[in-house]
Amino acid sequence: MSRKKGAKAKSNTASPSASTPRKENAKSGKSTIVSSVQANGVVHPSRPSLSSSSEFYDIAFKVMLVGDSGVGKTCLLVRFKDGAFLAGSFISTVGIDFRNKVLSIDGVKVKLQIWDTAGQERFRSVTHAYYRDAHALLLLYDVTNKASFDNIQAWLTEIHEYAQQDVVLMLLGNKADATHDRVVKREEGEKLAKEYGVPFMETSARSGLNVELAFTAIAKELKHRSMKVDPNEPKFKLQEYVNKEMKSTGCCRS
Ligand SMILES: Nc1nc2c(ncn2[C@@H]2O[C@H](COP(=O)(O)OP(=O)(O)OP(=O)(O)O)[C@@H](O)[C@H]2O)c(=O)[nH]1
Ligand SMILES: [Mg+2]
Repeated sequence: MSRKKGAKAKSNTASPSASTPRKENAKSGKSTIVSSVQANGVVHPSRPSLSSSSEFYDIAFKVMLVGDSGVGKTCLLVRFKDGAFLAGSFISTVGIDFRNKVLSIDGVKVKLQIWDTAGQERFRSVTHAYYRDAHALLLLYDVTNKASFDNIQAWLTEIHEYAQQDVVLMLLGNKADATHDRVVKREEGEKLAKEYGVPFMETSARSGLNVELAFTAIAKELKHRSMKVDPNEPKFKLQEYVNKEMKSTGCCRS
């Protein structure tokens, strides 16, 4: 994340199409692996390829985190990638950056290249340029900040304008741990998501609540879409999967 003082910052000028195995192999000094990039930008290496963290993967997707400044996009990504919470003073992201993580989904190695955008208005034009390459978007609001919830509609308008029509979208109400400061009820989030036909769940970068599940659900949806060969195979239903997983872990309805 290109935080002003972030220790793990990479670059805020990286290209939106930097996720091809070819580039990363060059970075890690490995020989180039020939890959095919479909029209929708999904990378299918002809052989398993290496991610920058030296993990092999079969397919790669770009996921973007969007939402108002301060809703917890960077913290959510750090929690997912490193299993840690960035406590301390809030350092707003500058520009845009990404982190990679490879997940094993039903025996398939799915690499997510996750783009962390800056929520501040002044970086909006930078973010716009990246929408069209995104396969999935995680749209966040902060359950302790009503304005961030009210702005979801504007974010959806922007997404419709700049993102691909078939982009996988999920709405996340973050900071679900902050019980005392909560001003947006879970039911309100659910209602809004239903209105727009978007899957929804609450998360907490602080406690880790539903963080892994959010990214896994996205990866499953993307993998199903790109690898579905049998037309009789039932369609993957993201919201159903999420509800089932939350029930089975007895988890996560705050
Ligand atoms: N209680 C609580 N605080 C959180 C959570 N996630 C983030 N925060 C806090 O919220 C503040 C903003 O978090 P960031 O992740 O930097 O927010 P951001 O969305 O990346 O903001 P921009 O980079 O400006 O777009 C920080 O002070 C975090 O510690 C959470 O799940 N629970
Ligand atoms: Mg940030």
